[in-house]
Amino acid sequence: MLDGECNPDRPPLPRDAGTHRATSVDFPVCVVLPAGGTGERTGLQTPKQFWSFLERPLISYTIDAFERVSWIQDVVVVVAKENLDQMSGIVQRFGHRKVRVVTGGSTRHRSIYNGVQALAEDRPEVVIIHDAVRPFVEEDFLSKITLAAKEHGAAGAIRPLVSTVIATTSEGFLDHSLERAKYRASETPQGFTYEVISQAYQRSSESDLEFGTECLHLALQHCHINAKLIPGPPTLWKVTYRWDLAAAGSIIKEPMLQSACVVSGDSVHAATLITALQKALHMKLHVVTDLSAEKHTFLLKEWNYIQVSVDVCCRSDIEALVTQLEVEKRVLQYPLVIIWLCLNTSNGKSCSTTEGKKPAITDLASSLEHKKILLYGIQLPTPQDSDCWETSVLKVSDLISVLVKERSPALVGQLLQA
Ligand SMILES: Nc1ccn([C@@H]2O[C@H](COP(=O)(O)OP(=O)(O)OP(=O)(O)O)[C@@H](O)[C@H]2O)c(=O)n1
Ligand SMILES: O=P(O)(O)OC[C@@H](O)[C@@H](O)[C@@H](O)CO
Repeated sequence: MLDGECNPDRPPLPRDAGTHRATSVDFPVCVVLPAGGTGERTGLQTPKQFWSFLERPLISYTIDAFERVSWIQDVVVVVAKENLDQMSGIVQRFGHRKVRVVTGGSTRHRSIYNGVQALAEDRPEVVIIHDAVRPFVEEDFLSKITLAAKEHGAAGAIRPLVSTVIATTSEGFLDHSLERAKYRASETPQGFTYEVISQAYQRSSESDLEFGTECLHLALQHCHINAKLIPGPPTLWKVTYRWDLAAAGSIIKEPMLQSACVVSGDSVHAATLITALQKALHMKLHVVTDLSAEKHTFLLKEWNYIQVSVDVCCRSDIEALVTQLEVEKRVLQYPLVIIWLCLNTSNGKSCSTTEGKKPAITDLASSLEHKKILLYGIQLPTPQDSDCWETSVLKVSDLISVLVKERSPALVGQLLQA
């Protein structure tokens, strides 16, 4: 019998606190992601795990959260038979390299059990079980759950209850209420030694598999293991209803709107404007003279760019930036924004030199839209040529914030005035 294996005739020995307590994950860990449900409570045809944000399905974000963790070996994704091809396509399209796809069952427990059995030939020390519709999971918390599972046999994430739990009579009246302070909501990730979770499922009844919702309970009932419970962050919540999808989309997009790469050129006017914008904008601005230098390539991962030009007709500035983005092979799942800031001195030729009847930006913007690049223009006078410079800067700041946040197709190719 393997260490930690369950023997219903003899509950496992109490785990000696003096045994070696791992402080880092230096043992094999695999993940089972149950994703075999239909998401009925969202009211949508598309199962919520396949609902896309920025043209990428929710489950791909969850898988990514685990693939970023170096000490996780395999991620077993469990999907309904009818979604096997779709899931394989997602693995290929988004380059998921740690994933194995297996067929789910009629209930969550049956799906998880299928996932656990898929690991039987190359047993990990610890199995993390995590709902595929909880995409916001961090390595630090995964480590806590994993180490606790190795030490105690099982571990689970908990969150405070936000509503009191009450028991009802068969006639639908209040029978009694539970003291909320004594109870917690059970979330995922959960962790188990392979022996515990495999034995717990092997000993489960059909009723357990059909009606149960709690893996920790199976470990207690069938292996006498009291899971270690670890308070987790609010972001562990499960996408269940349609409004959860809106919340998830907002959280996914948020980091993409918080910074921008500013290509300033070497103009003094541009430097003055950028200094003012750094004070006015609630965004992190990474300012470079140009993006050609090797050390700046990390900035080509940005989702927002501000190209500053002064006077001369600067279509080539934008085209040079787009070329560099294409060299980076940016798979644009999410529209990328370029804001062309055109500073005009009183005696200079306007950047917005019209070619025929339309400003130069309009044609350029049209040629970029199919690349998912949204080009917007803002024109403003230089500080010396404006007696309302501060007002112009605040106007530019407001326009940049709105253009980045809204990414409105209606304003693409427009030259806005500040
Ligand atoms: N037969 C099932 C049912 C559910 N799950 C998965 O278990 C997780 C949590 O379940 P839940 O939120 O209930 O998902 P659904 O069952 O899809 O939702 P609903 O109950 O609204 O249909 C989800 O990732 C879901 O895909 C699964 O793998 N196999
Ligand atoms: O019950 P549902 O199928 O909606 O979701 C599964 C949850 O119950 C489960 O993820 C946690 O409670 C942890 O067991």
